[in-house]
Amino acid sequence: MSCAGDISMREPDATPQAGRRTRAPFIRIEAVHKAFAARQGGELMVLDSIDLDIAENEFVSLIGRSGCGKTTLLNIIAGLDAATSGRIAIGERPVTGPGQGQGVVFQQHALFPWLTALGNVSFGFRKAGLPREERRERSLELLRLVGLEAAANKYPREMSGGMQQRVSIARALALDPQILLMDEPFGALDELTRIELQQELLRIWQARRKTVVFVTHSIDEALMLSDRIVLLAPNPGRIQRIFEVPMPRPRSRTEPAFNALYDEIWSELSS
Ligand SMILES: Nc1ncnc2c1ncn2[C@@H]1O[C@H](COP(=O)(O)OP(=O)(O)OP(=O)(O)O)[C@@H](O)[C@H]1O
Repeated sequence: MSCAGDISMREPDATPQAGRRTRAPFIRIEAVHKAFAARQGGELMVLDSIDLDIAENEFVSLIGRSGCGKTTLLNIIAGLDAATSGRIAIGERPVTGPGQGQGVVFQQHALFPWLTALGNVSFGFRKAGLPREERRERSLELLRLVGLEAAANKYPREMSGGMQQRVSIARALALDPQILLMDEPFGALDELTRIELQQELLRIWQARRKTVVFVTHSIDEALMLSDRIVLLAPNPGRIQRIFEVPMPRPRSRTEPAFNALYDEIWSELSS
């Protein structure tokens, strides 16, 4: 099992607290609006003028009150939903659907119950047409990466929530996506498992150099993981403020800088 000590320091970015960055953008979100048809007629404006650049290998968290549009924005980046107007590009390519280098992990593990851990991870490889033996080898390697090699033949019902979420992460990594989009992936887990999986994720992020967009309700989790924290305000969802997290990793919850930033985000969130 990994430990937080595996995580080396990364240079903090001294960029202003804005959606634009000095590093070359990898995910570019420009003037994104999203409206849904409201049940009582008319439209419900959910996202309003979202502008955000995310750099390659950056770890960005989205936080904000329930209903402020975090999942909607993540789904649009994933290509699972379309913006009403505006543009999203990954590299130079506009996002027109899933499968452009985005791997998605949801809160509910959404594993196939009739497949083992190995079967769930190798599913993506099967779709990509890899030969059987190579599928098996690569899937086992990913299960090893998430510390679950010994559970390769277990079915989801035989695994704890934390184990299932590890399989979900391994499955999302199967096609080696450049971007990992995670929607409250640890929200349903107990505190200890959650902390353990945060450390796992940081290790994987470090080892595999992914760009991560991570939705969470937890300021603590966002502070432990992220390079930047994007706070969305509701009705309609818009960027209220972006916080740089300059502390080197591994971070400690007892650091004064951690607690000062926690208080600042909390006060902004509750204002
Ligand atoms: N398919 C849909 N049709 C209509 N309204 C929707 C649809 N999906 C989301 N909404 C509405 O859009 C708003 C934003 O929802 P979204 O799930 O993105 O928020 P969120 O910030 O992720 O919330 P939570 O923190 O509770 O998960 C909510 O008011 C929600 O009811």
